[in-house]
Amino acid sequence: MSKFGVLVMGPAGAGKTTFCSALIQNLKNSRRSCYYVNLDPAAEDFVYEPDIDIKDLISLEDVMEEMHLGPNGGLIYCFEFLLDNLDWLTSPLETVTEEYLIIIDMPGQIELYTHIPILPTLVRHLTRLGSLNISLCAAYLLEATFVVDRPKFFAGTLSAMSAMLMLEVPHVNILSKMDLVAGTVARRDLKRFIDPDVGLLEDDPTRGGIMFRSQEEEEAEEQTEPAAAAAHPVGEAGTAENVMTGKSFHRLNRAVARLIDDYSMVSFLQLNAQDEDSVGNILSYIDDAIQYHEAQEPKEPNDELDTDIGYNDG
Ligand SMILES: Nc1nc2c(ncn2[C@@H]2O[C@H](COP(=O)(O)OP(=O)(O)OP(=O)(O)O)[C@@H](O)[C@H]2O)c(=O)[nH]1
Repeated sequence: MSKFGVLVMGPAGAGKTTFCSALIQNLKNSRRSCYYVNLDPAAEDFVYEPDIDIKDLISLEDVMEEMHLGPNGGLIYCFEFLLDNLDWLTSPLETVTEEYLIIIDMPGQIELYTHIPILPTLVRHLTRLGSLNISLCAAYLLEATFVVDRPKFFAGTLSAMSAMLMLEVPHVNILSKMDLVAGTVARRDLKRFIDPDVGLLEDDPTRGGIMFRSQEEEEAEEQTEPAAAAAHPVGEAGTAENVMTGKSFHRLNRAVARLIDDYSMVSFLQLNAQDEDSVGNILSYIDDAIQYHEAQEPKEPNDELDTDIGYNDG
């Protein structure tokens, strides 16, 4: 029997929990069932109570107090503890049937999605390594207000790419809170953020920050680079090769943007969590990615109502 799920990820405050609630509401409206898993040990306010909540396994507050850790270190500890006690998560999921969409709400600490192998290990257990074999899709949310700040947008795009490469499961990137930018960004401009290209960097209307420099500024920087090299001769700590100057950043930013552009690696769906059509549209992409509909057998009308786990259409 197949199982289906979506892992909702993204930076702090991107709207993950709100999206999970909107998704649950949408599923209920279309008489579909879902099973809600909260893996954010700091999350408190839920519109829909989770069926499984990591806070029942371990408390971030207790960890921080007893292990003398900060919030990020505490979160990593909580996830290591979860991996050591994986049965706590996988046993209840064993009972979830194929009509359900398992929605997993993740924390916002960016470390989880970039360089720490905890999340790939967890995902492998939910998909290939464990007995659950969930057909899983990752939904990575980035706040759409980033589009007014291009350097932030590309940094966010890189974090989405990093998660995509680490997890190796179908991936849907989402620009959340679209309602907040609708009035401030021209539609044509917005379209370029949905499907970003390298020219986006060069057309920055503000031409601010370290990314965009005038000819004179670039020439001035070329003059100062040898000075930086002389100040840090090769062989010393912090040598010239290790010092990133403004020009190096500029080249790096361009190269990253070109990489994203050349390989068409990242494009975004638009989400307004208050708009049912917008949520429904994203759900249809998730369904396609996990091949949900293909797996649903034609059923007798009352078959799907005879279970009391999770949120069902009753
Ligand atoms: N205007 C608008 N606000 C939103 C939307 N989605 C979420 N928000 C708001 O953004 C804030 C953060 O939303 P959450 O859903 O808690 O974000 P999160 O990613 O789960 O946050 P963390 O768990 O702290 O990482 C809340 O104040 C939400 O009400 C949206 O589509 N539009």
